[in-house]
Amino acid sequence: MQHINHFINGEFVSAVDGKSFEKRSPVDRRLIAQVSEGGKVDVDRAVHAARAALNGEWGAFTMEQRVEILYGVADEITRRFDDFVEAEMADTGQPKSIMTHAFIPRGAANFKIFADVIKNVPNESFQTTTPDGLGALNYAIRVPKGVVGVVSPWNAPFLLMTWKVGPALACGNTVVVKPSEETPLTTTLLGEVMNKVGVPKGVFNVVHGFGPDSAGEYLTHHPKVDAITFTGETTTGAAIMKAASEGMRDVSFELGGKNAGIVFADSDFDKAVDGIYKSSFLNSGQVCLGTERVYVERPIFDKFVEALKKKVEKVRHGRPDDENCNFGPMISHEHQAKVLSYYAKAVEEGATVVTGGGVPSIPEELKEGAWVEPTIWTGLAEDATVMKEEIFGPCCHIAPFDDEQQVINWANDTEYGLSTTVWTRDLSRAHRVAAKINVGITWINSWFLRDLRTAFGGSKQSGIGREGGVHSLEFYTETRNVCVKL
Ligand SMILES: NC(=O)c1ccc[n+]([C@@H]2O[C@H](COP(=O)([O-])OP(=O)(O)OC[C@H]3O[C@@H](n4cnc5c(N)ncnc54)[C@H](O)[C@@H]3O)[C@@H](O)[C@H]2O)c1
Ligand SMILES: O=C/C=C/C=C(\O)C(=O)O
Repeated sequence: MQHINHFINGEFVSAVDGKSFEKRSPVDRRLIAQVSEGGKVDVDRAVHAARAALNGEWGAFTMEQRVEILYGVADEITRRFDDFVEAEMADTGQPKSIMTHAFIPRGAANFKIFADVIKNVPNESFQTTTPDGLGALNYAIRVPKGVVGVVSPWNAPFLLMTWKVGPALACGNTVVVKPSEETPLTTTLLGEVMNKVGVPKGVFNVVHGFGPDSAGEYLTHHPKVDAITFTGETTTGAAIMKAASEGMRDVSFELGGKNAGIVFADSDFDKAVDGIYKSSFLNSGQVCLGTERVYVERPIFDKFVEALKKKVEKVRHGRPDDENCNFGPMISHEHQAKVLSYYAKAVEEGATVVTGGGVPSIPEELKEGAWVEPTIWTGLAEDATVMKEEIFGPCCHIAPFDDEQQVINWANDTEYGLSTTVWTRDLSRAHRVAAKINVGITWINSWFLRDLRTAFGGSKQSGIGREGGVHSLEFYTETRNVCVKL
């Protein structure tokens, strides 16, 4: 069992009042770590360290120096790849292959890409005519926002935290991160990386704890935090937005989703089945971009349901480092209970359970884990609770459709607007449908294929703002215009 401390001003420190909480494995409930719990004083210390770093050595760094050191961070993450993989597996219990293929390499890439972006993106300038004919030159300079509060979730903890920390540091800010209480390990490990490569103390700080009445609330209410970037549930976003209104701090929010997958009869059938399988069940369905509502054109509906069922019934629950297993647990027992309550609700509302619907049979040594069965339903009405609310579990409902406009209306009939996948070989239709769906990201014949230069974010209640490429610079810098009369 390890002790996980805050990382403040370049040092690993316990909470000033000595408080801590338990981090238990979602796989078997084993105690993994005793984690320091941040109070007001810890958050205040971290924010002050971040402020001092801005006014100190880090603030004096040139852009080239920042770029170089962020490349160093990425390289050191890669050098310690196995440690990050182990830590993230311990935190989430998800299979090793997701860590090695996606989540940890993305963490390193999140530092490299924004080092490249800051180096290569020009600032705007305008030549302005004036009555005297001599004109004026307007040009923009970008300055860091200041101290950025980063509040991150548990589902892809390292990827989602670095997705914010990378651009924030590239732009010259300093950060205080409050990782999810469920996943404290990789964010803490990043502190070691920062020290190893010589990131000045106070640039990257971590305070552990919970949301309300804890480190999350204290950080987001702290008057010396200049901007807040948050990924998590929409309801939490609303609470943080209220906090940010004190002192008019800027926010960037990546929130929940209730994403549709649309499969046309002319799609490449096997690729569509495989794509929907991944988008609904990867990471045990705990992906904000995942698909919980699948619509399949009627001529291939029965065949599709059968093929997806067959695939889902092959999953093997087990430990993340067991090569014979490919399916992890829910992050916590609390989340397991939430997902199972939706499983019950679906039946209550008249769903046909195609497969799953409960807790899998599991070896004795894993009995204490937060396991649920991957589940497919059919037969629900569009207004059923399970069709409206984000479940964030390994489940999807499949409905047949007959008409393009009908399926677009269904896909859009949600308060969320994060992502969609469309499966078809008809290019005109693909573009037409993509333009009509109110989401931040539509994938055609793919899912979760990410180019980090593109705009990323949600419409409606799935988010505020866009991050990625130049869009991240918009949030993590303040643009100042200088007008020079010639
Ligand atoms: N749009 C995206 O890019 C994206 C990506 C990943 C996850 N998500 C969403 O995240 C959710 C799952 O993550 P989660 O359960 O960790 O979300 P969550 O909102 O419960 O928690 C996220 C973080 O906020 C903190 N927090 C909670 N209440 C707070 C408060 N009042 N003030 C300050 N901080 C507070 C938590 O401690 C945690 O660090 C899902 O809804 C999912 O869709 C969205
Ligand atoms: O679970 C959500 C995953 C979100 C992914 C990203 O934010 C990303 O790829 O940048």
